[in-house]
Amino acid sequence: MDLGSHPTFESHDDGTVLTSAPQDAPVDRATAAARRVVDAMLRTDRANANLDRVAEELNSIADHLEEHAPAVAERLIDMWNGEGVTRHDPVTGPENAIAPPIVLEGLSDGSVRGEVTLTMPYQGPPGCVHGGVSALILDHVLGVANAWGGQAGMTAQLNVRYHRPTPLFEPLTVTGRQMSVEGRKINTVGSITTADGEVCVSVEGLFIDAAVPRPR
Ligand SMILES: CCCCCCCCCCCC(=O)SCCNC(=O)CCNC(=O)[C@H](O)C(C)(C)COP(=O)(O)OP(=O)(O)OC[C@H]1O[C@@H](n2cnc3c(N)ncnc32)[C@H](O)[C@@H]1OP(=O)(O)O
Repeated sequence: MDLGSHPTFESHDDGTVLTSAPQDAPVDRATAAARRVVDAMLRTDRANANLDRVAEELNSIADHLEEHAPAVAERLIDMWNGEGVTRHDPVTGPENAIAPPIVLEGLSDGSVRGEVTLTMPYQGPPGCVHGGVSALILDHVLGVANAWGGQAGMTAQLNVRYHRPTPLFEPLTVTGRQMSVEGRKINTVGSITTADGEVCVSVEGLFIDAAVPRPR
């Protein structure tokens, strides 16, 4: 996969931020507000008498955004214009309200690392992170670890082991590391651990180096 100018652990310093650094841009502020809305919607009293008005106001906001939306094909081109980091992905993207978003840094030992505290929108079992969310996060983190390692690819297999429930509302550490590259096959591992170092989820991924055409 063409990595463009994506930083690698051989070319960049320990602690290089590999995701889009938080910016004081209107789109970042609007997306952060949308994230708050998703979270607050899950927390608000189901009997909140103002929910009809909330629906009306949110639909009005959505109408406004859609009125100002270019064609999807144009947006896709725009999204893939930048080099190195993405701002729209569902794990680290500051422009994506679905993303927590996680900031990842590359370490000199070749691994990548980030911290995140997940809240209600990411719940699976009571008080715990949804297993699919953990897999989503780790798939992406392994993808970034591959780029930091110097050879990236598409996920062909992701084997996920859930060791213990992953708690919501507590700081979690997410890591990824490229272990080996054999031709087009890339083997990468990662984990989600609690602050006291207990492994909640570990993964082994097989990635295949494949050319994926960008929109333009
Ligand atoms: C820019 C900054 C970014 C910054 C970072 C961005 C992070 C983004 C991370 C997101 C990662 C994703 O979610 S990616 C999206 C999810 N993944 C996908 O959608 C992938 C869908 N699958 C595919 O497109 C394809 O199957 C590929 C590309 C994976 C492989 O197809 P291919 O290219 O035709 O390769 P193929 O010839 O079949 O296989 C090559 C070799 O790999 C083996 N192989 C292939 N698949 C498998 C498999 N599942 N399990 C075992 N082995 C396999 C084959 O046996 C063969 O071995 P041999 O005969 O050579 O020995």
